Amino acid sequence: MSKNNMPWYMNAVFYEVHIRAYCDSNNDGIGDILGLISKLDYIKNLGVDCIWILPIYPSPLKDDGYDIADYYNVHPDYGTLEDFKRLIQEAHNRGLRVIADLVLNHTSDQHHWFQTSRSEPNSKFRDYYVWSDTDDKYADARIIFLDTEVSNWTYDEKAGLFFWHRFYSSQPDLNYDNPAVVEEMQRVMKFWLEMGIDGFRADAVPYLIEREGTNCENLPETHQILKGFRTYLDENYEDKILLAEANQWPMDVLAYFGDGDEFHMGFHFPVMPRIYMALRKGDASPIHWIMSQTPDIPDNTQWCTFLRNHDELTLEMVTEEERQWMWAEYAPDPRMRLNLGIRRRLAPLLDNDPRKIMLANALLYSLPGAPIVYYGDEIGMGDNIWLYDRNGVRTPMQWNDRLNAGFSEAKPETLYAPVIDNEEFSYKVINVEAQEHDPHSLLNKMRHLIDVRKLHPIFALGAYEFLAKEHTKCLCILRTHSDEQVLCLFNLTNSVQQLSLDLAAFADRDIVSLIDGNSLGKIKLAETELELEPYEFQWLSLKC
Ligand SMILES: OC[C@H]1O[C@H](O[C@H]2O[C@H](CO)[C@@H](O)[C@H](O)[C@H]2O)[C@H](O)[C@@H](O)[C@@H]1O
Ligand SMILES: [Ca+2]
Repeated sequence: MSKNNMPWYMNAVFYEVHIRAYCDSNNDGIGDILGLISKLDYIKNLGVDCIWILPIYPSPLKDDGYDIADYYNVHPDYGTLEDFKRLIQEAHNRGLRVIADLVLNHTSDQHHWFQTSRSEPNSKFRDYYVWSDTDDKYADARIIFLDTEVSNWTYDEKAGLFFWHRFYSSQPDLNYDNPAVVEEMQRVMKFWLEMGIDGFRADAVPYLIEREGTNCENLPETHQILKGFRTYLDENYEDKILLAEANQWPMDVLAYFGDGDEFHMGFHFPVMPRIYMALRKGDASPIHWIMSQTPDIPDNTQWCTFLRNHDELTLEMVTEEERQWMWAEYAPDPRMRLNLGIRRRLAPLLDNDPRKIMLANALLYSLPGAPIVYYGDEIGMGDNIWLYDRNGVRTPMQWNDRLNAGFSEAKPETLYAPVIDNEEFSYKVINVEAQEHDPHSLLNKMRHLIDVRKLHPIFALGAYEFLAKEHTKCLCILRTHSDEQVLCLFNLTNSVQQLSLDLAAFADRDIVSLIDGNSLGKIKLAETELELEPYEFQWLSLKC
């Protein structure tokens, strides 16, 4: 519990870090755990509460670590288990928490469970995976990695059978109808929890169970298994969280919260593309609509919101028409498209315009939920669409304008990925060191925004209501928590907008900006007139 009796994750800000990309301590060209430890003070100064680290386990890295070959160790690129323990201690010493990915749905085909499963039909591992004589079962399940996979079944010569996989064919799905698999995963959870981590971001949870005649997503049996993991957590640990990665509509994510007995948190996927839509169209309607589709969730559970992450900007939760529009607007070069999404970072998507970047962040922070900042987006890093798969949004963190952006002292050609060095987004221009010294930098603005948001738990806990919905060029959100109100205003257009709001219910109160502390005067019984500059946002406290 936090100081005010609220579970810590309710008002947390998360920071997503890819250790490979963050800082290289031994100059082999690959970021590592000790490198991350050396940057914990930077992360602490950002004002976030919890670091989410991408998979660090031994892996052939066909899916950047989401293909796990051993759940009980650290990939040698990243360091050792001892390093990992130290990371947790050092983070905790600074008041930072750490959650890690729990990849439940599948393993790597290099995992010894799969190797034994395919070659020893009588071993207990045969039934750890989903095998079939034919490739025509579960035909209603969609293919997720559309650009590379042609089927969810792949024939395995050794086994003489087809195996089931929702992602790459190098990632066979585990068979959750087998209780032994559930026990294995509980052991995995225990191992990392005992190491001191504060919870898990549970990867790809909708796909655990397959049933004929369904799309094999969100099945009741899947929820039963997930509830079992939660029970295990609750019975053995305190203050640890489970965060669901279910790329689904909010009504379907609701089930992942259960009655407050499944996940503590769940990503809100579909609000994300609609923030980009609203900004490009200069129209708040997409946000109004998706929030009207967002149900209340149980007490002590929380949405987790984001603008970008390590994957493509997913367009799974939009209509076909909206997807085509998003691609046309935000991915004009076909190379920017991947599967059903867009492989670009926040700053390039938003024209490297600090007004739009800050507005998008402030808008995200004004909606219910606990936000995640994706590493590098706090300084407006660019991307490299020419790299394989999603690697273009996972390039080295830009610390300074010196060799390899300060990420590593290895020879540049030996880095796991080249640093961004194109004109507008070059590390020589966009880097932490330069922005540290500039009070008006994106980094310092982001720090301030995070500070203000955290100082006012109303953003995390308050009810929300949209005002002036007919004025679609602006988004107006009134947050309320007990007798406190904050008005969040966003001009989604490139022209000055006048807003006229009926705030008579708060007559005589002072309007004070939470961003700069300036007073805008007292609220009157008549309509309150406000003016917003192009892409300006305001967080206004209505003080009693
Ligand atoms: O472990 C396999 C994948 O799992 C996550 O995938 C999610 O991202 C996909 C887009 O790349 C998305 O379409 C899908 O609905 C999600 O489950 C993880 O974030 C990926 O990095 C990983 O490849
Ligand atoms: Ca290294």
